[in-house]
Amino acid sequence: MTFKRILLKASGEALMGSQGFGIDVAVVDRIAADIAAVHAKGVEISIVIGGGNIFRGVAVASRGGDRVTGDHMGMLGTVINALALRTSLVKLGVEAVVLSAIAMPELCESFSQRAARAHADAGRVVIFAGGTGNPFFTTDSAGALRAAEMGAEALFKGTQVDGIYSADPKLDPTATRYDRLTHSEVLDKRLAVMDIAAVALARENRIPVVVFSIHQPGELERILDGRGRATIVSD
Ligand SMILES: Nc1ncnc2c1ncn2[C@@H]1O[C@H](COP(=O)(O)OP(=O)(O)OP(=O)(O)O)[C@@H](O)[C@H]1O
Ligand SMILES: O=c1ccn([C@@H]2O[C@H](COP(=O)(O)O)[C@@H](O)[C@H]2O)c(=O)[nH]1
Repeated sequence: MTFKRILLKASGEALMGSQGFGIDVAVVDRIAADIAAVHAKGVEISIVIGGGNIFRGVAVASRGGDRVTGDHMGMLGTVINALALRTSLVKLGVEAVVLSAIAMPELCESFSQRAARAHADAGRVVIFAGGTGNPFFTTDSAGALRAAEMGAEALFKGTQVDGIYSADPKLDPTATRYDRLTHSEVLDKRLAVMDIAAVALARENRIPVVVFSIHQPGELERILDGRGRATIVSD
């Protein structure tokens, strides 16, 4: 797979390591090292960071709370993760910038497509925070959206599992893994590794989606070299 420009949707949940909540700095450092290795090879990589390690709006809604406020809390969580990831990248000597869909100028720059492209063209790793900036979405949708805006050749979803299965492998031990699928098959079979809006947006923009385990050190680079383990979704 010879991609020169990719968007990585990095799992927020992965950042908590074995702690059960929040940020394990050693895990963030390791993921940053994987990103740095790919960046060092000349691949343009930008990142949408999730927030599942901190807060998900549905958790509020399921307890009768206000979904919109819950989603705002979730998006704020992604900003915390983005700042942690930037810190780890900078420690490795990688120039990185956080652009947030929700303005908080004291902490980071605000998102605009033009600013994002300018940073990427200058060789910086761009980290997108705040999801899409809208409630009722997820960072998967933000991943597909930013991939389209950046002109990414592929959307890499680094998640808890090593690909897409016939059912959630965490719940169904008999689930079987796919090597390849089309976007339409993911939607028709209701394979819930990624939300429907994200897959539909990727399909509409003909962006392949590569689902892999973010827990495997070096996996991103191996996949780009054609040696890694992943499910590839393309038409
Ligand atoms: N058919 C399927 N194939 C693979 N995984 C599936 C499938 N259905 C459900 N899943 C589950 O989807 C999860 C990924 O969902 P999700 O995007 O919410 O988590 P994440 O990647 O950790 O992101 P974040 O923490 O940023 O929200 C996997 O960990 C897996 O358990
Ligand atoms: O565009 C978006 C993106 C995210 N949210 C909220 O943030 C949390 C965390 O994101 P994950 O994708 O689950 O990691 C999400 O559950 C939503 O509550 C949002 O509202 N809009």
